Amino acid sequence: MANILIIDDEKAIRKTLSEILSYEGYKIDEAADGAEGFKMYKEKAYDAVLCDIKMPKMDGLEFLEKAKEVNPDIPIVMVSGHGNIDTAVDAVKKGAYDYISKPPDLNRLLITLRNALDKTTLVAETKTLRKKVSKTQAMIGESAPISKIKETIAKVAPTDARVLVTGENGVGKELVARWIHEYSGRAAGPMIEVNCAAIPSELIESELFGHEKGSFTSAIKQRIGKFEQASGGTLFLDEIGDMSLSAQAKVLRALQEGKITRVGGDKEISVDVRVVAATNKDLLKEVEDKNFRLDLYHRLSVILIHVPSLNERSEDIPALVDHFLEGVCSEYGIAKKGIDKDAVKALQQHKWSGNIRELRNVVERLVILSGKTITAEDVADYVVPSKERKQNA
Ligand SMILES: Nc1ncnc2c1ncn2[C@@H]1O[C@H](COP(=O)(O)OP(=O)(O)OP(=O)(O)O)[C@@H](O)[C@H]1O
Repeated sequence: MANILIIDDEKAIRKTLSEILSYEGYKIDEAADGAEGFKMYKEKAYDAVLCDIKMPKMDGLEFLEKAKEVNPDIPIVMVSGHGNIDTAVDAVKKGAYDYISKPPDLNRLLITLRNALDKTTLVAETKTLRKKVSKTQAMIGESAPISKIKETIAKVAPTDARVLVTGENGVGKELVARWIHEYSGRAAGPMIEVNCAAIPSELIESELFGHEKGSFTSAIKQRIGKFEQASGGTLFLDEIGDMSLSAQAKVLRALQEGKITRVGGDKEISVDVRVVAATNKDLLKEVEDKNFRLDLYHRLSVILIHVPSLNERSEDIPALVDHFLEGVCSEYGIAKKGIDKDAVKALQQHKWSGNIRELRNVVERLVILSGKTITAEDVADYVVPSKERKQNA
């Protein structure tokens, strides 16, 4: 059932609203002024807020402004007294969902709230759908290793088991992580990705766990970290082998206890997160070299999925070429080009770096430079790296 926050300095109004809404099955929290309400708003994911306008400490308009900064998607319904209908209208202009007058009319209150909650659901659904459409891609390949990976995903995804995905750059580790998320019971929740190699080590803790305002010089605003953002979903820790030892210690604690503390904060916050990690490093070697904690390795690697490089599954190349041909031609708005068998064979025999992006780039190059049908000659002309061609010449 939906969580509603009621902010009003008049205890009697709070009590009335709370009783009506609890009777309707909503879960209610109460705050006695804007400041207290804002504190609660930051700490819990509410589905809607009912907020009085005139209050001590922080009034309704100030609350609205601050709340919209933290999360603009949560509908806020203003509750206005006789004297401040104009302010209520003003609040709607500033992003409030709607307003109701005091004393609240029961029907109007329930209808407004129901509409507001429908909006929340709609926003959330659109977000996940948009993500699904743009992010879940096909995993092409019927080779033994890819078939085995798909089988493992089918078995593992519905559990909450942690998965460590290994393999060279660009072999499809992130794609495996996305599939795990999409086939899990968490698919309606978020999948949050952190590239541990791309974040400077002094910022990684704040990135993962968030920070309180003023906890360090550049922390001008409170920030929710990736662990909290991923709550109810999946946290994908890419390039985990590049994480600093001090961040590793904190991640370990988060995994052991299911709780995190924001940088500069002292409160423990529960998080419900499934972690999938990936690395192109040999983590056990990193453990030997004292760059990676063995206990964290064990926590992360309940299930191991190794994605082999393209050269070890060249039988998948024809299907991948066909897949990329279709994608590239449709991006260019042209009819799908053909490709000769010999051309496919030549691509299959090519020594690839392992990074699938290289194959896609080559297909794109061939689409641009070849005629209606891509031939083995085109492959010979356009695929051999320029360095080799110079040596051959
Ligand atoms: N089996 C596959 N079928 C279709 N596309 C694939 C397949 N594997 C990978 N790709 C595509 O290749 C690209 C690289 O894959 P991905 O980003 O998953 O690799 P990665 O191993 O996570 O890379 P990095 O090491 O750079 O993080 C992506 O565009 C992905 O969609």
